[in-house]
Amino acid sequence: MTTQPQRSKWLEAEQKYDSGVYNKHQVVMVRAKGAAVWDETGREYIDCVAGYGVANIGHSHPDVVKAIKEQADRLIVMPQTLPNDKRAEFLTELVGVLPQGLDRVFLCNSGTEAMEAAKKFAITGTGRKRFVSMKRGFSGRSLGALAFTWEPKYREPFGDAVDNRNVDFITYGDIEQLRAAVTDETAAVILEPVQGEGGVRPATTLFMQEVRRITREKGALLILDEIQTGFCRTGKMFACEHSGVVPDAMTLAKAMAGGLPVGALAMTAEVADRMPAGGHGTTFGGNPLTMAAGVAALRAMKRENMAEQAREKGAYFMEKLRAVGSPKIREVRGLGLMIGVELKEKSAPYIAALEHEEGVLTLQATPLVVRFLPPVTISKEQIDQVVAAFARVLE
Ligand SMILES: CC(=O)N[C@@H](CCCNCc1c(COP(=O)(O)O)cnc(C)c1O)C(=O)O
Repeated sequence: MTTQPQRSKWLEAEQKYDSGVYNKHQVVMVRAKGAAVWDETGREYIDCVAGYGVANIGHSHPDVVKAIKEQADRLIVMPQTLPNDKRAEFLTELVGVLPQGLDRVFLCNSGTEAMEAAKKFAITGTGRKRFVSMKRGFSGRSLGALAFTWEPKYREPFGDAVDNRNVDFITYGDIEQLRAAVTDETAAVILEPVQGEGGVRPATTLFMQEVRRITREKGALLILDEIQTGFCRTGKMFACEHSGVVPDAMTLAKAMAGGLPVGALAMTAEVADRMPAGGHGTTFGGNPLTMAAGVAALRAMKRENMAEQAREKGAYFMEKLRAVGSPKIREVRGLGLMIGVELKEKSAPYIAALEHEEGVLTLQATPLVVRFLPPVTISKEQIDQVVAAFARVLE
């Protein structure tokens, strides 16, 4: 007689007390290193979720762990009205890797906060209030960021509390719609260089360059949302480098501080200087602990050449996925190690099978797409294991 596995007391507590918004998987993850994660039973998984594209440099990167330990012993709490050495070091490192001209930064604690800051700095930066956003775009869950987010299921429960009357949505990639939508009332165009939640859809270089040209022509800002594409994910430090486009502002978060909660709006001095003093703020933004982790993370990305790793491994990963040759696969697409496999049927059962039968963690990006966002430090052997597992569940 098989004994029912004893229900985890951790799982029971989390399900009992959590808000209920999440579809909780029936596992309890307790440890991770690099691209490997272990649950409380000791089962190992290869992690192609990586916290939704946060653990780009690998779980518990030793440099980040060391930096957190040392900083925790020195100084954890210091608001941004009081300058701090680690924050200064992080800002210097970050501006050093950002596209030329993006040398002013509002530090915060998440992607949605970075988008909220982007909205406010764009309004004061231009004196305008209208925005152009993209169909299938995702900008975050707060009411302000939700106004830029296309998918109705995220917005409908909140009705007109999500005020997107000043937002025009256009088809991602459609230059004619873009030209018609951007006017002299447009404060900014918001777009992801690769749509993540929207199905892993890279923009064409032509579209990126046209957005840049048209926004400049109309006096509107170009704000690139690199919250998911940033920090080596797509084979460059930032995805905009693939097209050579330099925005007026860029929202950042996820992988920026090696796994600690972080967000930032990077922008030109022209945009920054038009925000009235005291016009925005955050208690935890720029805290020394996160900043220390961020310094270590950015240095590790450069020293271990992680952008090139993502480019090379991403090409390898997509080539192997295309070689699977399953009739259930419609398309393998992506950029670097931001990969989506669009199936001809719902992806959820295959994502579940990968987790339960194969010990591989993946995530959805719209109902038909299996998304792979592994740590950039994933090994070729682990990629081979993931592809073999994927081929088996598709049989
Ligand atoms: C399980 C869970 O909560 N998932 C998150 C996953 C969000 C992943 N994307 C975040 C994101 C955001 C929002 O970033 P944050 O607030 O979640 O840090 C903004 N812009 C882009 C392009 C992004 O990809 C969610 O469903 O809101």
